[in-house]
Amino acid sequence: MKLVTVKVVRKTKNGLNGTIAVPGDKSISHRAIMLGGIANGKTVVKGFLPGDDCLSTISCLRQLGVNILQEGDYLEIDGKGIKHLREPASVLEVGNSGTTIRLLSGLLAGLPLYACLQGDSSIAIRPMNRIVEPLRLMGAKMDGRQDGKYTPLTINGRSLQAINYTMPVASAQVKSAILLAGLHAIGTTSVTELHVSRDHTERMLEAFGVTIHRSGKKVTITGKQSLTAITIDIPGDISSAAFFLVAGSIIPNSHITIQRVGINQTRTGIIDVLERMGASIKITGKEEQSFEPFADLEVKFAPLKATEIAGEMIPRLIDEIPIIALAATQAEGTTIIKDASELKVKETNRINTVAEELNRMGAHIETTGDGLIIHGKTPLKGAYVNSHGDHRIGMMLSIAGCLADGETVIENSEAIKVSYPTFFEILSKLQEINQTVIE
Ligand SMILES: O=C(O)C1=C[C@@H](OP(=O)(O)O)[C@@H](O)[C@H](O)C1
Ligand SMILES: C=C(OP(=O)(O)O)C(=O)O
Repeated sequence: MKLVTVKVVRKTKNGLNGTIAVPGDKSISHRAIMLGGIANGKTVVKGFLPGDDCLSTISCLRQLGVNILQEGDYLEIDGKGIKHLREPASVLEVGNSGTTIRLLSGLLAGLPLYACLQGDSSIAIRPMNRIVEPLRLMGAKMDGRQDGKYTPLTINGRSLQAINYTMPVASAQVKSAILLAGLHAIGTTSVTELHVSRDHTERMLEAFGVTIHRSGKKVTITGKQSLTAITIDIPGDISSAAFFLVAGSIIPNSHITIQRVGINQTRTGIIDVLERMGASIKITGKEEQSFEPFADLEVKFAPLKATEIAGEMIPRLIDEIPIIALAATQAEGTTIIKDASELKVKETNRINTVAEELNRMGAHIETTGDGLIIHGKTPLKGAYVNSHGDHRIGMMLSIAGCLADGETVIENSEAIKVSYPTFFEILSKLQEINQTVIE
């Protein structure tokens, strides 16, 4: 019998107020485990995200023979070099995490071992051919259902050859899988992107001592390089902060400060778009640590106006589109989001789930082949809604519930643990006016 978790959220009359810190960046946390696992020496990680997705990555690396100590957001990874990864004795389970399965496949394809990778029912319908095709071009022996399109994936690792690859989709996961395969291939691999996507892999590889070259949308890496352990301090995840940036902007009387949020240029589309819509966001205390920039973000309620989001902007805010859609329901005018068909292959088809669930609450959203048309401004009313097992949809609906009249019941709320296990704790503390709630 499947247990269904339900969360009830009520309208927040006095706004959301306080100072918070969001958990560590999910993308950086995954990469820290993988690169630490193949480096030589002990990698220490602070500010790790102990969400379900990153815990899946830890458990896969442990199955590959890496000793990892995890205490909350602190990690010690005992790396012995890539040659010491051992063949896993059973299937590598990635849970709900696309990043884990795609990056790990790139890492393993060139090693002399056999591995089988699979995840949950959402992973089973997400496309894997986007990594299988380029990895096969490098000589990888990989397979999966429908000629490698879907999981379970099998890898019969062997020596790889470098390639020059132009990516048909804007995806940091595909770019990273190829770079990680290129790291131990023979020759020099280059990847050219459609639009610039998050560059955490490139930054972190350099910090571990790997030489890579970056020029515009092209990244080049020469194979057979080794990594030396480092200490990494991970900033807060801007994709998690996004829920409170929007909440603070659309819920009257709100004033929230979010400390130490990662503001890597490839991730800050949410700030640019909200500012364009009229949001009041102050960025202070900019610093850089462990090869990633971060800052404090202060947001206050402000009237918003509609905007258009398309093209190069999309990869800079791909995971924030559900919460941006909620912001757009509260903006004057019609917001158009296009060139975002990647949303169809996330944890859910986010074009459909955003429209279906917000329309249930009184929004007026149309779906298109590659995005959304959101007619604002519409009052929202409490409703019985569903995350569909998608953490970002669950959090977006919870913020919608704080704004909506009456009571909102969110079914399948447990999905939120994937990227933000303390989300409801922080949300309820922000509802107690003028509290300082740094966690
Ligand atoms: O590389 C990463 O860490 C991620 C890349 C993005 O996916 P795509 O590469 O599929 O766009 C993003 O949606 C995901 O949450 C994390
Ligand atoms: C798409 C996401 O993650 P992943 O692809 O790693 O499952 C996400 O976190 O929104």
